[in-house]
Amino acid sequence: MSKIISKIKHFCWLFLTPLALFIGLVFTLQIHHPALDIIFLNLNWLIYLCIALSSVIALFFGQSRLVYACFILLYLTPVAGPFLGPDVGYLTIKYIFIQLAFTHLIFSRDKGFSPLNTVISLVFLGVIWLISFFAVPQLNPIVDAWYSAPGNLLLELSRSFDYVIGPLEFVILCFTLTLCLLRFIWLTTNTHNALFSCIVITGFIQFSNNTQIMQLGVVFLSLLIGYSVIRDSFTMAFKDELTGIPSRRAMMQYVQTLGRKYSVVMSDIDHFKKFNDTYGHDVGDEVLKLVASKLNKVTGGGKTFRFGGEEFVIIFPRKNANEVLPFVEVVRQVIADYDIALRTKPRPAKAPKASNKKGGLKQPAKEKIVKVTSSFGVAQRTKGSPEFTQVMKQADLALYAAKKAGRNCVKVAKQ
Ligand SMILES: Nc1nc2c(ncn2[C@@H]2O[C@H](COP(=O)(O)OP(=O)(O)OP(=O)(O)O)[C@@H](O)[C@H]2O)c(=O)[nH]1
Repeated sequence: MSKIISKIKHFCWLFLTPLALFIGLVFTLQIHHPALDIIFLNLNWLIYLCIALSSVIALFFGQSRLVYACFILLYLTPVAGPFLGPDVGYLTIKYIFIQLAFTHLIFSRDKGFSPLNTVISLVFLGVIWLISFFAVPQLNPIVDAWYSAPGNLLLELSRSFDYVIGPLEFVILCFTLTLCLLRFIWLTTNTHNALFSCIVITGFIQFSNNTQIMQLGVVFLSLLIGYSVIRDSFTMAFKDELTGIPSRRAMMQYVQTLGRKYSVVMSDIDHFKKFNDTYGHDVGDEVLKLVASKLNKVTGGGKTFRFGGEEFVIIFPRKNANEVLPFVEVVRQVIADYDIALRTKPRPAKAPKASNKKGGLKQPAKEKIVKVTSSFGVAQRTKGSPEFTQVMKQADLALYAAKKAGRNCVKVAKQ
């Protein structure tokens, strides 16, 4: 349940916040102020600047999908032809291509920029454009006929705006929006947020049929793309991939912010090698994640980092070793008390007969409860060990003492 709630929160934060910002910007369009008019008059060069900037950032970080997304945004701009031309067929093809292309990107993977992959990706986008170009005139009358049939739910739903966009565009927009929303919910990443926002805001532009909203939308989307790339790179550099908690690099940066008084706790899972050997590395990974999540909930102002392997570090700013002990003790107890449910398949008593191999009854997985414990070493900054590396060394010695004392305990360094 808490996982679903945190996913919903993450989704809202990622997607709804920028969307609300965009809608707010659109509303500023209603204010006819001379300063705003000047901005909009000069927005075209800003569009190209933002697209260029975001493509370079995405290119630099190897995010190929977002580079292609920038190119697709370019197709929305006046450089790709008259935006509000009278040729409705041209606009239909353009929007359908854009929506299908974004959908393709959200379902594909970043493949980098090797010549072969670049050619394949461009060919793919070309094929999507050709499909839009040739299929739209064929599909238009079919969808029109189906759409205008009495009792069609979609017709009822879209009565108020079917004069703005045609039935085929509306059907494709609904289809691509649904697919992309599902993909985004399944994999809520910054890149998917940027691509999903591209579909939503392109739909917005399509409905509005307004040049200023198109300008705002493209500037906004290109900035969102640039921001997503930077955020992704930041997350990759400072978050541990397996456990999701801050990494050693983040710790070294955090250390710069510490004052003269702080304590460092080193923690290590007990007999983890044996655990891995008994239950396998994958189960070991799950246990690491679990221990990390418990350590991450430490109270008392402690900040947890994965130091490496099965070692974690908690830093308590503005606290000495004695002050942090109760908080460390709580987290040690929480880990030791936690029942880890493993689903293990019992081994068959005899090797299955050849005839029974395919159709044999599957053995149900059994649940086994196991426990892990952790040892902790605590040290504080002193005049004798003023540097962070020295405090770490002391905490490591204390951890060693905790291991020697039988594990599953907390020891304070003799400083
Ligand atoms: N599953 C998994 N195992 C890891 C990971 N990183 C390190 N390990 C394992 O952690 C184990 C650490 O073992 P040791 O340093 O010998 O310590 P230990 O078995 O925990 O024994 P004590 O620390 O003395 O209690 C090794 O088997 C590593 O392979 C990881 O990311 N995932």
